[in-house]
Amino acid sequence: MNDIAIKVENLNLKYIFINSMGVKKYIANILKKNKSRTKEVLALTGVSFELEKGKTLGIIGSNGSGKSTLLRVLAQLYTPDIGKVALYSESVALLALGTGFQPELTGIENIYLSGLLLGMSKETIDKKINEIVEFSGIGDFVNSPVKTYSSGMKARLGFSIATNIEPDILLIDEILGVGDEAFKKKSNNRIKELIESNKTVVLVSHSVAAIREVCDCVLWLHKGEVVKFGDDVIGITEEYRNCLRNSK
Ligand SMILES: Nc1ncnc2c1ncn2[C@@H]1O[C@H](COP(=O)(O)OP(=O)(O)OP(=O)(O)O)[C@@H](O)[C@H]1O
Repeated sequence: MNDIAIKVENLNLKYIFINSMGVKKYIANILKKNKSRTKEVLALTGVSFELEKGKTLGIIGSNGSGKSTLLRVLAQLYTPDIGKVALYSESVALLALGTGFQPELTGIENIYLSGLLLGMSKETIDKKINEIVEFSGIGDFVNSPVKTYSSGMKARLGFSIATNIEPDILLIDEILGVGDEAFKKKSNNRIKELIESNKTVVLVSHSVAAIREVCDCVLWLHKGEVVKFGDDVIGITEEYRNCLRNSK
């Protein structure tokens, strides 16, 4: 039996984008015969790790270190330039603010769409729909287009969908603090339930306390590279904290 849920080998990903610059700079560049307006950012370099089924991995790192990019590669939204990701599971869902909704569709329609995209049958979603709506606490808004929701409402519905449809692998991008105090408590409890169940969870967070509370292992990224990976959650997060303090 394969106990590995995620195997990542030598991931490399770079963003290439048009560098917006003022007319003066553009003309100066042309005069210098540098006509290129494209810019490259190496977001991930040589990232490798394995995660066992049922474990919770915390991803830490300072701003721009590649955490969200890595989650998007795991969610198969982005294709790496080099390297491989193998997911040994039936379904994977990414829970991140501002992703995954079709704004013109209602909350209900988005719930069905998300469930179907995760390979669930309509009958299974029918059984779960009441729980999803109730947990989200958005009430009658569920029948209105998502574009009319506040960002908090979108976050609550997204959280409720991703955690109730129970994908085998749940990827969570820095959303532990969404909603009001009551929803925060409810959502943190739900995450803990998932973590204690057999789900494989990958969690990006700037909160060392949250990582320590729920994670079995930790991956520390810096400028797209792995600094440390392992199950010494306290040790690695302490080193990370010291590094942040020293860089201030
Ligand atoms: N769509 C994009 N186009 C160009 N560059 C990008 C894009 N998204 C991210 N980047 C760059 O890639 C690098 C990694 O970004 P990423 O968002 O993965 O980091 P992060 O660790 O999640 O950051 P944060 O903690 O601030 O959310 C950064 O240098 C960022 O500026």
